[in-house]
Amino acid sequence: MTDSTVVLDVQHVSRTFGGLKAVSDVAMFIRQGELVGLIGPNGAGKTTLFNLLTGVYEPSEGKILFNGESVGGLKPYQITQKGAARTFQNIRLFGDLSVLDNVKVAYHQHTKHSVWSSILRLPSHFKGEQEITEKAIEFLKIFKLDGKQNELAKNLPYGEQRRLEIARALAARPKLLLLDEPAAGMNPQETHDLMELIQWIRKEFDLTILLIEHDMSLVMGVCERIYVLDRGILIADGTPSEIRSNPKVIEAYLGQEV
Ligand SMILES: Nc1ncnc2c1ncn2[C@@H]1O[C@H](COP(=O)(O)OP(=O)(O)OP(=O)(O)O)[C@@H](O)[C@H]1O
Repeated sequence: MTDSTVVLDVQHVSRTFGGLKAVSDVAMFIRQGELVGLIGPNGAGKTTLFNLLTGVYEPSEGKILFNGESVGGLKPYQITQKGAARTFQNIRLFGDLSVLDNVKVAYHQHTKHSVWSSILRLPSHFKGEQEITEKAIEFLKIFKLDGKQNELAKNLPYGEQRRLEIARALAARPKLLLLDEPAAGMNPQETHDLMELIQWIRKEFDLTILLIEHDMSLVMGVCERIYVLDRGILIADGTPSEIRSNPKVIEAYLGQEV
């Protein structure tokens, strides 16, 4: 892929666990600003692919390029520093920290805040700290969580914890945002609102988004392009209407509504 607008370029990536090929020879790309869906039945390899893209696992074979640079073998924090942030299927907040501190922790990673100024408690430390707090509150406002900034993250209702996870990922100022089932456990109204919010933050923050989601109507409604995995193999890619009428996809989801 020589197209300079390609942010993520996955080249024939495989990952094996023992005898099982969880991801097999997957090739895909995402262009700057796209909102792309990744779907597939249970156990298809979606989360494994996310884990490969974010450095949790190393590919057994193949290459992953982020903005033209190979990120294979980098640790998750190094990939975050290169501009890719993610949320998890199983929410991973700091439950015993406040809502505000959860966002501040992520924001800290991206400020040039001198360690010495913090240790010596220089005025620049307090100024920096105040700026981070203000920025974090801005993110909380976007996700309608600013009224809950002092609550412990673990005490938030489930839907709000999911929103906080996205706020935190966004505070790391990513270029590429990977969302693993962001609407899981949400009711239909919360899901609808979340999807509108995802479309809005994409524009507002100039993001490129890859979204894993089980709710088909939701994926079909918001994504411009969709990749379909089944048993580790990429069986289709295309626009929502192409995917809806693709015989391989219908077969993979037999008995379910696509
Ligand atoms: N660390 C691991 N060790 C062994 N097998 C694994 C590991 N991680 C994933 N697998 C296996 O790889 C396959 C793909 O799993 P994965 O979780 O990526 O699928 P998925 O599409 O995200 O599924 P779901 O929609 O149920 O979350 C499954 O058979 C799973 O059991």
